[in-house]
Amino acid sequence: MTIRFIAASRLPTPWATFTMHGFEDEATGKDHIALTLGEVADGQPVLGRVHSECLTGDALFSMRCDCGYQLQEALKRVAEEGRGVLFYLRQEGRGIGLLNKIRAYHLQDQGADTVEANEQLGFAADLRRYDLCVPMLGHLGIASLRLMTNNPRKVDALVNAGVEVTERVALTTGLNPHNEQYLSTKAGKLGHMMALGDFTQADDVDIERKP
Ligand SMILES: Nc1nc2c(ncn2[C@@H]2O[C@H](COP(=O)(O)OP(=O)(O)OP(=O)(O)O)[C@@H](O)[C@H]2O)c(=O)[nH]1
Ligand SMILES: [Zn+2]
Repeated sequence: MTIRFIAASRLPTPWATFTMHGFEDEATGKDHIALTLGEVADGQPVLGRVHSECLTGDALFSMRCDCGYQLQEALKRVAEEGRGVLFYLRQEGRGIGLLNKIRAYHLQDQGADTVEANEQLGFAADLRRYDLCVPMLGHLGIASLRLMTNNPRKVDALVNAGVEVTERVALTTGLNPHNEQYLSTKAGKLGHMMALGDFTQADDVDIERKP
């Protein structure tokens, strides 16, 4: 695995003006991004989110999952703290890609749950890798993370890759009638550390874009 830093720029958002760092994964040809805010290379644990691409949730306002809500909440929390990092990893559909995710959604429309749909298509439930964060963390000088996630496998994978995770911070937001079943399956079958009662409702999440 070779991750190469390409360029950095400002990225103004409704919550803060982040620095956007672009990386190329030479093995896969994928581009990955890290957004940072404040001084992250001072050796103190950094509030962070390792977010996997979900075009439908992150860009198209899908209510089938919680991705878009989590993305917005994570950026907001980093902004509130004035310091943090968000990795945006291009591993769409838990690693099966966008078109296979649409195939999986089609099976879910017919009654399969999110894990069964992957399996019916011949994929494992989750194909993602997190070791690519290691060179990006190194480039950014980040020593350790306070990680915003409900996913215990993500924490384990990062720790096994050599990343110090000093704390897990829950990120339960965006519950709505379209993703209730999906979130229950994540808790039941994928082991996510959350209960539906922990969630804030999607209605409470506003996307505001103010100059
Ligand atoms: N294959 C598949 N991928 C999905 C589905 N719904 C969301 N995804 C993808 O799942 C990834 C997000 O995974 P999640 O399990 O929601 O969250 P996580 O990032 O592992 O865990 P958190 O840190 O708690 O959010 C993104 O890559 C989405 O594109 C689905 O039904 N099938
Ligand atoms: Zn999603």
